[in-house]
Amino acid sequence: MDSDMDYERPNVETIKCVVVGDNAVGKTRLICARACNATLTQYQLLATHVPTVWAIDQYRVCQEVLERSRDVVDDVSVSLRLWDTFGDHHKDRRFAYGRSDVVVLCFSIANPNSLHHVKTMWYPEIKHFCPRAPVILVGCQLDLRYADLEAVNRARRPLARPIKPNEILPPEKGREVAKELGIPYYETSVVAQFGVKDVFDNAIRAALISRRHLQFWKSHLRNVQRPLLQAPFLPPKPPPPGGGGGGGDPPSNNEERPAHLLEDPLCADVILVLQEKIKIYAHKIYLSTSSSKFYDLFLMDLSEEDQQSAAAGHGHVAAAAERMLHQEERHHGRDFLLRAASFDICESAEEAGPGQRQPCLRASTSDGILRGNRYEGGERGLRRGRNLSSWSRAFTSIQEEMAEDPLTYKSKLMVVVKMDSSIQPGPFRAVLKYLYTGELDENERDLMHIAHIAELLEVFDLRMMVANILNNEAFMNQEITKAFHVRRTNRVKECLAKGTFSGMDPARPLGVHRVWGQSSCFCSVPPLGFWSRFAVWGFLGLFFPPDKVSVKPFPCSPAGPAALFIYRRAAKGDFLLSQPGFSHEGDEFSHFQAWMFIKSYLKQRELCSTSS
Ligand SMILES: Nc1nc2c(ncn2[C@@H]2O[C@H](COP(=O)(O)OP(=O)(O)OP(=O)(O)O)[C@@H](O)[C@H]2O)c(=O)[nH]1
Repeated sequence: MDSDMDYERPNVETIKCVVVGDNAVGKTRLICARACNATLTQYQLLATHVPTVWAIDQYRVCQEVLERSRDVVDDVSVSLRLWDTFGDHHKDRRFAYGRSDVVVLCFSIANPNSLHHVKTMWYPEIKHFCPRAPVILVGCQLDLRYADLEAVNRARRPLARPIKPNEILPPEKGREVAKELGIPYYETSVVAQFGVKDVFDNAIRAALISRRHLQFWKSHLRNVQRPLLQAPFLPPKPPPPGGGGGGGDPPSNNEERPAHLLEDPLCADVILVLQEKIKIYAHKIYLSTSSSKFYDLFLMDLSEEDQQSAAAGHGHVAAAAERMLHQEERHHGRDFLLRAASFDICESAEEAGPGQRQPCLRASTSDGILRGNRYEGGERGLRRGRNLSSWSRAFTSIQEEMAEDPLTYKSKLMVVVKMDSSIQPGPFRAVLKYLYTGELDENERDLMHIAHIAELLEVFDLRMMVANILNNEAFMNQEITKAFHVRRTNRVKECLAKGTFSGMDPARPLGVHRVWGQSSCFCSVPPLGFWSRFAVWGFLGLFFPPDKVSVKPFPCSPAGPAALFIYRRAAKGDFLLSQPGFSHEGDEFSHFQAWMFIKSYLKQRELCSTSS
């Protein structure tokens, strides 16, 4: 592994950054956020604090950590090496301070003592061991300034020291100390994912400036700026008055509620099959942003199974194949017709009222979901699939299949996931509702079964919610729901940024774009020549101010006819999804709407960042 290669690369500046501060101020979490892109889980947030030190050898043993250490700041390629330390005042930190380029000195904005120790203990210690290293002051756990402290204290372990409102420090306190010491000041929150980049980019700047003084011949450092001022944190809006529950997350418009998407599966792209006959339509984006198991499942390479079975030869893979064959037989066997007929009965009888039976609970032509698979051969054998019994106890198989959309009745490519036979439909729906909304109804009947499914799917927060209800502590679930939304918001943003799950059909890639003005017009066209694009632009200019019109060619070659898409009602910052060859009717438009739901969800969470 190229662990220390960075030290030898001529134009890469390797920077040793030591992070110090009192116990439990958030040093390790801050480091993990930068080095491993880690966010705080509900458990870590509520668990009793155990002093930990992030091991420096991560740069040697973990390629991803090493890669994340590399960055470019003010045109300088750097490799940032973070050193965690113990917060215990009596520990010897000489080893960590040695040859450090910059020191990040942390305190917690919810602990005035930790700020006091910055002046009385930490700054003198730093100046003693590394007098030349620049220092950056960081106020951690910034989110606690805006949190409902009563709820936070209630949710923490009984022995944890409660956070008192009068202990929360305003930003001026930190700034005052920083000014007194003559060092820059930043605030961060790992929970709200704020300020982490600010701190380390500016720590790098401080280190590079100091290096420039000593190594004046290094001309590539000439553009390095002094540490910059931090943009203010925009706190989330308080819940609307009279809104009732403290969660404050469901979008106001009923149609935009994620739970609504489960009942009325607009643009579903997944079919979950229970007990071989019950089908539930769902959405990859919702499942995978709230459950890592589903995330891994949907990102799984479905074409891998061939190689695997070849490699494994016998054993469970063969058994799995045999099992698949049995399923096949059953699909083709005498009970096939019976089962096909039973979809309607089973679903509608179970849940839907007489009025709502129609769209989502209908049997679709994807009854052939396993008939058309590659185990059977033939021309539809191109569809990819995988047996999952050895991968997870929750799933039996996954497969791509042409199936009928439950709302538009059009045939389209869907992912069909067969769930383990121990999973019961009623509790499974409650689990799905949690995955869509982060909520669990206290009065849910079969809590034990819900807990069982949560365990199979490794949704441990839901498991905790069940335990809270059983212990008559359901009030604690509000906090879990809040953390669920923060976590999911981050995941949705990540998916939007990376384009994960943005396309349903790999043969027809989709594009996600951003709109920059009210009533502006955004238009995507297949790769046309310059004059054609100019004509389109001129045409649109008749209806919209010309400076608001943008015509962009698609990066992919279109499968369908030339098409242009005009979104009139998009607002600033909207993410739009467009695809070559679609009209405003049909399922792709629905897909577009689903992304609009997601976007409005982000907006509603007030965490929708301005960057796309
Ligand atoms: N609310 C909130 N809690 C945080 C944040 N960062 C860390 N914490 C919590 O603060 C506690 C301490 O975090 P650590 O990162 O382990 O603290 P540390 O400074 O490394 O502590 P020592 O290992 O004892 O030196 C943990 O319970 C974290 O969950 C944050 O940004 N917001």
